[in-house]
Amino acid sequence: MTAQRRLRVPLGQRSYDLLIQPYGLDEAGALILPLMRSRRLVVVTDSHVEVTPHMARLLASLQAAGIDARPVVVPAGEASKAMGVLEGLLEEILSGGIDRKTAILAFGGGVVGDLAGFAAAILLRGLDFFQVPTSLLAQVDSGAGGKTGINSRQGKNLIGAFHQPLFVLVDPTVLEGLPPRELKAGYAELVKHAFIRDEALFAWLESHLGDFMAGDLDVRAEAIARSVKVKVEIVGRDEKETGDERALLNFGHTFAHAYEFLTGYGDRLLHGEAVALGMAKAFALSVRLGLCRGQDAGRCVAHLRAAGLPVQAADLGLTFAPEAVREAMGRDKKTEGNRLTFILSRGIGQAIVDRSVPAEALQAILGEP
Ligand SMILES: NC(=O)c1ccc[n+]([C@@H]2O[C@H](COP(=O)([O-])OP(=O)(O)OC[C@H]3O[C@@H](n4cnc5c(N)ncnc54)[C@H](O)[C@@H]3O)[C@@H](O)[C@H]2O)c1
Ligand SMILES: O=C(O)C(=O)C[C@@H](O)[C@H](O)[C@H](O)COP(=O)(O)O
Ligand SMILES: [Zn+2]
Repeated sequence: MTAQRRLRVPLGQRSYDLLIQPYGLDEAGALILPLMRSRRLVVVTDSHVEVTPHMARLLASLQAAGIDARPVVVPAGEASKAMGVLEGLLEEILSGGIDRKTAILAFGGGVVGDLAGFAAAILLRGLDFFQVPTSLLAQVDSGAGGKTGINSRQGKNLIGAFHQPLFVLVDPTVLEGLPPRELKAGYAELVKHAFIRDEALFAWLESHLGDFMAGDLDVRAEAIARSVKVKVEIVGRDEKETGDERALLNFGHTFAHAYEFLTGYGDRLLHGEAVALGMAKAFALSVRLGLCRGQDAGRCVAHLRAAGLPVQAADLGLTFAPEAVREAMGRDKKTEGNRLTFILSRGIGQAIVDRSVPAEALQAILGEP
């Protein structure tokens, strides 16, 4: 029997719970009904998740609770975080008939969560929103925190809104059937939280990586809960990234978003893979600037490798021209004028924000493999 773990995202009147409960999916209806303002629910999912047994489990539990659930399906993949797909989604939801008490539930990975969450933020100027994340990445990261949105031709996640869910239900059993490449990509964001603020979690992950990857349910539930706890606490302190606190969650992302932009948001490079590459660069830059001991950085990069993640572009058969990466990084939301913002490391569990990285240091590490 695996225990449930409940976290609170502390946001005043908009506070909500995140429940990590193996087999909780089969109780989704009973869990969300008390939070709904009507029985009308639109379930947004993608074309891969739609055909998993988990979708049938979700719909059965909603039906058992007397919830009138209408599924809407978007194509799977990052390319769906685009204006055209958003427009189609909005029209389909509207044409099915909604009112201000209709809620939206995202059932999928980070793409579905970001897209459905943004739709919920803007439909009728704001509908209630629930997250039932199905990828590891979404369970440890995108399912909570309220960042929603889509990509622009100008850059990653440039169009969006903060729109918090009313409840997040994480069931690690739905990871069964998640493709191994996606599991590893999600692990990059999981361990990112340890790199940022939790050295003890990192040490625990080092000794539980094998069991985690092999599918041990207790280990997965524990790892997810401890990882997302780091995020939830940060979001509670800096919901809209107005200070430097929430920016820490962007560790590796100044590089990652540039790599995703340069590869065209396709299957060649998944978000979590880009984050792994970006975190390896952030560690390299931190060591170069004398902020972090090479030994600590080496331990973290070795762990990414052990998890089967890429740590240099060549691992995925990619090359990035330093100038192109530098140019793409200028489109990052953290950039102020011409000044790039990096999240760097002073050691495991000690991330910092740095807006004064010398151009030569950046040039040097972008030139490395
Ligand atoms: N809003 C945030 O705070 C936040 C945080 C991190 C990442 N993100 C965004 O999340 C996106 C990446 O999310 P992702 O890695 O989940 O990608 P994704 O949503 O594309 O899901 C990965 C793949 O796995 C499939 N899948 C999902 N769950 C499955 C399951 N249980 N069984 C079988 N297949 C399943 C999906 O159909 C998809 O093909 C990026 O766009 C990234 O920018 C947002
Ligand atoms: O929740 C956050 O804050 C994060 O930075 C989490 C990131 O993993 C995620 O990729 C997020 O979407 C990036 O946000 P952005 O504001 O840099 O687009
Ligand atoms: Zn991310």
